[in-house]
Amino acid sequence: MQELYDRSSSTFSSRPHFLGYAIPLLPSLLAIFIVSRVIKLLSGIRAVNQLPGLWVPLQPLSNPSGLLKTSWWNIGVGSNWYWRGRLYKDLGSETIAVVPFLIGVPTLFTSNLDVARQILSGQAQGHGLKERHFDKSEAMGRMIMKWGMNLVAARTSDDVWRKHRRIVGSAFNNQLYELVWTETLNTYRQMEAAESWDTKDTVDVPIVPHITSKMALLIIARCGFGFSFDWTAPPMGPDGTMSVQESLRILADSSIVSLMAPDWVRYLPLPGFDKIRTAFGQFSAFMRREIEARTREVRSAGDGDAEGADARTDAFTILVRANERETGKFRLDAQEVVSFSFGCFDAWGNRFLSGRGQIGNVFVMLFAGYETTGHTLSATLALLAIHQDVQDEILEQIVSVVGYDRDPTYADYEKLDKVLSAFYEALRLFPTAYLIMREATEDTVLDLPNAVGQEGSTPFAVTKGTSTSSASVRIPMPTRTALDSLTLPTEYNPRYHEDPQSFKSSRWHGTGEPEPFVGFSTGPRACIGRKFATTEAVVFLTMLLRDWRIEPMCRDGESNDAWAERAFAHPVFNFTLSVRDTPVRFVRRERRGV
Ligand code: HEM
Repeated sequence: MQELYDRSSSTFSSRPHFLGYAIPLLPSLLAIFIVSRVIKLLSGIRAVNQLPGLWVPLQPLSNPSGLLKTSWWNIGVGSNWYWRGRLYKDLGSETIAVVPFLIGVPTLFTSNLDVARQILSGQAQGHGLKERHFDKSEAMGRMIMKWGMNLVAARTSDDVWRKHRRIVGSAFNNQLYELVWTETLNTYRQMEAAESWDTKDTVDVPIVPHITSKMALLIIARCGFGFSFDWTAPPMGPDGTMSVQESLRILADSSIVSLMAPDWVRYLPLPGFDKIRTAFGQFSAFMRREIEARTREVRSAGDGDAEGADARTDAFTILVRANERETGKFRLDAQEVVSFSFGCFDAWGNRFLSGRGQIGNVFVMLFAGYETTGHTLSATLALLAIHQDVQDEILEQIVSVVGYDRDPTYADYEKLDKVLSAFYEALRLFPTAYLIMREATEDTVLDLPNAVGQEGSTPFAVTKGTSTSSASVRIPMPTRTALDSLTLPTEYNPRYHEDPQSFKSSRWHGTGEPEPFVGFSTGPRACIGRKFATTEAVVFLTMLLRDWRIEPMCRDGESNDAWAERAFAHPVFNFTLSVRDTPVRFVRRERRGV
């Protein structure tokens, strides 16, 4: 023992510990670190040409900033919401730069529609530039492509995206929207019967997404993929196994784990993760059977022209047919077709990639069409609950267009613009797809229009190499500058929307597809499912509002204002933005003039 002690102590005394070297170096290391961060900050400020903005430790929306709450030191994902009334006003600019000094690259936020359009079109305006200068961020794309190539992640400059968009675009046509109309109507009727609404005069809905998200999921499943899912399907089959429908719901609701987290995370012994694993297994097996059946169906139709009475009109089948007809360079190969739609198969139904395969597109389609539509419908119902006057106005239109004796038809869509306006206004206030991100792929310029009332002047100095014109400032954009979060600030900009914090659905009456609206984005990457979503919304809201008045379901002693605060003040920021689980009450309406 003594010997051991002596040995170790002699070793210790003859060789100083690592810390013995490091401690005296700490002040120097700290100084180097601080200098390097100051240099990073200064070069970031120079890179964005000293645009007004904020200096922050972490790049907004990146990891870890995006995972932490918005606060005085972390801009996070919620800043454009929480500071919506003052961020751009206080900084005196509609386009601002957020320059990080610890992690990340300088990022621009803009609330100006012209600037947003330049970015989303991919090109700076008015400079004769042919090349694409802004594109999807590679980092974001890598994250979404973890499970395979898909329409949302592909870069606009890639041929892959052009091919997918052309073929997929052909599936989004009137035939599909009519199907969406009919299926939403049928699903609404099923819901009414299943929840026994026909026997009640008031219906309490403590968690609105329980109906809106379920509706959105069923419509995507039926019209996007042609599955005959049912409102009443129990989560478990008679043999105790998870139903396919339930597995799809679980996968759609866990898209953060499925999309963002590394693979091993799903295997952690955390509550709920076993369900996600089971859902993967169940859904994959179902998809295998489904794809084989669909392959046989389309191929047995010869040239893919199955257009008889029984022909399917769901998006997937239409896309398969369109691709069969396509000749030349835009034709997708079998793997690409399947990858877009289901992603589970490495060849046209021939071989199945278990669990880990290219299943990203399932989630991308679901997440692009399911959460967005479900959340916007929830926001619409919640906002209507505290705006009885708007409900009355909409009801008047519904009764005059459809009346009480028949169901609305797809031909009524254009005439029900007040119904659609409520959905648009909810989407403006709560733009569920709030994370629109682009990156400058090479050094370029961006035209920044001067502030309102300051036409013809140049509000701030621009550095060497930057020229100005009477209407705008041209700002050089270095490669890899990030451009984020274009929907929220634009939708709240008083330049485009009078009294932007208020719910005024009348601002959209009779506007068709309104211009100053980026909720579905604009430019080549604008939402392909826009009409799909608005068709579903119009028929669902028409059916609901014709029979029911929506009211806030307040707690004992709670005022409507307090309810509204609870519902709207702190939305949930995940991949998509949503209002809280707002409880509402439906009260049966007296039929007018009946
Ligand atoms: C209220 C509902 C919806 C909203 C607010 C919405 C919003 C958006 C936005 C803002 C984008 C552009 C994203 C970007 O450029 O980064 C987008 C793209 C997309 N959306 Fe939607 N969407 C909705 C419903 C749907 C539906 C129902 C579907 C499909 C059935 C769908 C499928 C897609 C796809 C595939 C893309 C990618 C298009 C491309 O990059 O070429 N969306 N959506």
